[in-house]
Amino acid sequence: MSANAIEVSLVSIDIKICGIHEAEHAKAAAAHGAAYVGFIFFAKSPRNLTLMEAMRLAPNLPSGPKRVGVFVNADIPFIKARVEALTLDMIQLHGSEKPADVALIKAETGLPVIKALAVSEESDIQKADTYSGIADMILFDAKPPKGAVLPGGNAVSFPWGILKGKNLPYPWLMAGGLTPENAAAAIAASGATALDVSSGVETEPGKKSSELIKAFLTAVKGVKESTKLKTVEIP
Ligand SMILES: O=C(O)c1ccccc1N[C@@H]1O[C@H](COP(=O)(O)O)[C@@H](O)[C@H]1O
Repeated sequence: MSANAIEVSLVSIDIKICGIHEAEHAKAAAAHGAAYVGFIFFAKSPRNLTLMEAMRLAPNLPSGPKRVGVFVNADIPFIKARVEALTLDMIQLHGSEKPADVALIKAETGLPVIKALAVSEESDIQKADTYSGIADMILFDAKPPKGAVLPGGNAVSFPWGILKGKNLPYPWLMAGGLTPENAAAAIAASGATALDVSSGVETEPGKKSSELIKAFLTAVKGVKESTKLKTVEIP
């Protein structure tokens, strides 16, 4: 390589650390390069953030990662109050919202929407087609186990390979049972360029760990560094 050349990484992997309840965990996510931090607004979740808690948390959040509010079949006033409380950048819909619901929530809030879809086999990926051009991103998450109370955040994986080589015509990210130990394998098996994690960076349901957040983001950084590189000559 000549003295005028630089190596440019061709890989960019965005990470969303979801289920943030404490400012210190958002700060750990920001410090180690997370692209998004997520906040759960679903009363049945151990990660649920009340409106009051959101208002207290807001001034202590770091700038940097985009703030994503996660909702499950919520109504517009409920969503709007939380958009305002946390100055959310994006909305994630993790219930049975139809394309028309996604369009309405986008129009009412003016924010981009991530639509989560539950998958367990290759044919489930087609469910995303009806949201294409409406949702800004599709989140492929594992189908919840039978009898689960939560539609997400169950620490369950799906076969990552069902996404490999699909060349999907919309931006997408992947969630479900990801951990610092399996993140690199998940990226290799699926070809994902964005991952979403919650349980895998907790010591128990709802208890985030700054060390595990760092470990997850460091593991992904390792993938980026090992998957370099294009050499670019600087004139
Ligand atoms: O995490 C929750 O409690 C939750 C509740 C309601 C809807 C979505 C929820 N989490 C989402 O689930 C995945 C992460 O799952 P995992 O714990 O890493 O397996 C992620 O998309 C969260 O936003």
